[in-house]
Amino acid sequence: MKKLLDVNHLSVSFTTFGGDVKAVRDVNFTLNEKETLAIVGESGSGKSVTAQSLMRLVQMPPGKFTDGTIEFNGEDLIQKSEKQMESVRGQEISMIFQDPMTSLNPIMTVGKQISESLIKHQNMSKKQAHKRGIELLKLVGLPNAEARINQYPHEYSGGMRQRAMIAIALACTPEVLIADEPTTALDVTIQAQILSLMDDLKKQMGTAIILITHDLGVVANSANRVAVMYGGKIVETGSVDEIFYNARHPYTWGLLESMPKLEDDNKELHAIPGSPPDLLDPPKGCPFAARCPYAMKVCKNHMPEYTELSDTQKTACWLLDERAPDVEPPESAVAGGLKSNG
Ligand SMILES: Nc1ncnc2c1ncn2[C@@H]1O[C@H](COP(=O)(O)OP(=O)(O)OP(=O)(O)O)[C@@H](O)[C@H]1O
Repeated sequence: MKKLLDVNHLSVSFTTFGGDVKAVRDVNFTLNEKETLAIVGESGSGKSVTAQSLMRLVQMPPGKFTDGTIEFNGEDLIQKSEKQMESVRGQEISMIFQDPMTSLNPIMTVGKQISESLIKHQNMSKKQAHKRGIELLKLVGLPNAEARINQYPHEYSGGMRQRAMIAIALACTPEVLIADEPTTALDVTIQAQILSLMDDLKKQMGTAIILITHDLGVVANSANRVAVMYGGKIVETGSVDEIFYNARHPYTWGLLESMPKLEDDNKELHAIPGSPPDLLDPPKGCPFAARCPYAMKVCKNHMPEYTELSDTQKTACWLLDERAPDVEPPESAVAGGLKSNG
């Protein structure tokens, strides 16, 4: 399998009056061609900053890369000039956001927004770009594409705007599509449609996808691999099956436990008690230690190394050290998510 992205030791901070916010701390992951990698974690865990770093969209300053490399097809994106990045963005790596209204231009027709990148990057004539625009809108399942192409974003429903944004993002058939909470603002039925659309497009166009979400429920049916982020770090990574059936990090257990289950419709959702670490002064040890029911003394003072549990699963937790006591995951954390998806 071809490795498209290879992220090593990525660290990103923001300079603020209170000091440096260490938003992304020594993050490592790879993305292979034609796969969907989900990056999952609570709000503030560093998912969006990681995603924006891949496109070099983090505003600098106040942001800065403090360490690491982002190799895309063997070249480090961090070293590229802004001009070089312009040809990567949209053409090779594209991004869609949670709220299409903030990234679609409200005073330009959807058609013009699709055509722009085709004319700029693919040297198409206006006429060719218009024709391709209609094809793309049809591809993303927009009804009446011939008429819709001449409309403005506000004339679309939320789900239609999300489809239009996907069409724009895919116009130049990028190798990687980064989707940052692409369905959070949509109702559940439309969410499912958009996720299945992304999956179809991945199969048809061969685009690899990075799906950023706080919702493990979205992951079960849409991703091949999962990276679980907490406090600016990836604490566990594995295949979807490994994460749902054999998670070994207590934070992943907490996420699995907090997923709604079919059988407990009326029960209150389990929430992980406590709050995420202060990234101005992140803990020396495991970022989850303060909230972890199994935390030992070592957890607070030393960050655990990754333990390789399989070719695909890696977990950073002191419980995997041979000197640690045996701890079984809570019952509701095992395959909890898959049950809820029927
Ligand atoms: N411009 C900025 N200045 C200071 N801190 C920032 C800035 N942008 C992000 N951060 C901080 O970086 C950390 C990670 O934020 P990020 O948006 O990546 O989290 P997230 O996991 O994507 O959460 P969400 O789902 O809420 O976006 C947070 O603590 C956030 O406050």
